[in-house]
Amino acid sequence: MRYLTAGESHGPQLTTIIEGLPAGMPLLGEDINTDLARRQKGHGRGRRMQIEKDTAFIASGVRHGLTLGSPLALVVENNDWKHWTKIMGSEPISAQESDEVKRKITRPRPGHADLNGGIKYGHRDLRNVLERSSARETTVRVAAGAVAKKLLSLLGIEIASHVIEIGGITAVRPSLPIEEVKERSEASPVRCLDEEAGRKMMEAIDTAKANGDSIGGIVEVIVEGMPAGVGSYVHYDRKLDAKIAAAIVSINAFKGVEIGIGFEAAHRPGSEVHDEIAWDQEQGYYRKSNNLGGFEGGMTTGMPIIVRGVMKPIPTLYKPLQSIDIDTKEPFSASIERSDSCAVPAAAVVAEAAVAWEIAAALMDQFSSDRMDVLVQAIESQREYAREF
Ligand SMILES: Cc1cc2nc3c(=O)[nH]c(=O)nc-3n(C[C@H](O)[C@H](O)[C@H](O)COP(=O)(O)O)c2cc1C
Ligand SMILES: C=C(O[C@@H]1CC(C(=O)O)=C[C@@H](OP(=O)(O)O)[C@H]1O)C(=O)O
Repeated sequence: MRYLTAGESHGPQLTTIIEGLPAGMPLLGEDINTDLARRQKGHGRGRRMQIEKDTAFIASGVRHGLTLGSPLALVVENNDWKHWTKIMGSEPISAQESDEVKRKITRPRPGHADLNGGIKYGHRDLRNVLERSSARETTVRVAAGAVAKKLLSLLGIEIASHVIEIGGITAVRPSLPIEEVKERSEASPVRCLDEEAGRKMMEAIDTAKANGDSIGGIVEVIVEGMPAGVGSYVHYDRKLDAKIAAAIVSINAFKGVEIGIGFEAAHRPGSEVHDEIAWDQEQGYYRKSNNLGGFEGGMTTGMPIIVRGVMKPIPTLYKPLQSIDIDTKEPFSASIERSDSCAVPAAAVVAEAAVAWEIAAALMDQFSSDRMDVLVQAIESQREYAREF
């Protein structure tokens, strides 16, 4: 199973094409739109989110609520496009029309793809870089992730996300059933399960914004119900934990990833890291703890998958950073019109989508099927087999 995305931040639309879904999977627009709306929320988002009302149009691959097995195309229109038709149009623009009409950019923003992207593709109008490097693209990543989540839920696999840190304020993570993690994170404007910490996070976002600054944080994704033995140890590029790590770091502004206790493993002796193996009739094999976050040897253990990702502070600041104009080579202070001051709560939804996609793709790799009913059977058999092994 694979997907591609296309679209510029201020272009007419964002598109994703998903290939390899089984036929006969129930899928409705609302399965996708719920997650698109979740991604738009969160304390600290900027004015663009008031313009957009992201909804997916299912352009192909579904008929009467069921997937066909053919490519699934999803389209999300940019409401902002109507203000950008001239600037972002695909028709050539006349030589008479000024760079101002094109809103040409020659001033790369620190922390963005602008300068490196200009050098790589030879764009001297850096708008050609930023339109695609923008995290607006995460809209359709979330749409693809929502489709993956639907597939997983039909296989008895649930996924949730929440925020565990913003701007140095850390939440106490209560041990909760996954349904409650979903409900409580949804009820919080910063997707935090710890109400007290959530309030402080909001204050920290407001303070950063008032100072013209931005803050980052840490999100956590939890997956329950995965059968054991998915992924592989035989090759670097078949290890499922490695694929998940790459998917997390591929999200705009994500700089690190942890699986299970992650970097904490460096401080503990082996006896306090490795999870002892046990077996009983009802559960089959299980681990007495889950420090390794559901993975050993690039494969699932059947325990919950725990993945964390760290997001750097948003790079566009109202307090301007210094940079160099690529035409004049003169220094300047970057000024901005609008930006998020913190997008960590929104990014939790993106991280959830990224993990859901990798897990669904790994299942489709290993239990490849053109039919949803056959896939359901295959996963059930794997669970039974792993229990009795
Ligand atoms: C959901 C989300 C929203 C974002 N919003 C903004 C924003 O409003 N302003 C900004 O400068 N960066 C924003 N970013 C981060 C930039 O897109 C990102 O830092 C930039 O593309 C450079 O990529 P890199 O940080 O991965 O190197 C956002 C990221 C995410 C995940
Ligand atoms: C549009 C989204 O996020 C955008 C991501 C982004 C960036 O530089 O990454 C910059 C801002 O865009 P604009 O310059 O249009 O205000 C954010 O609003 C979105 O999340 O849907």
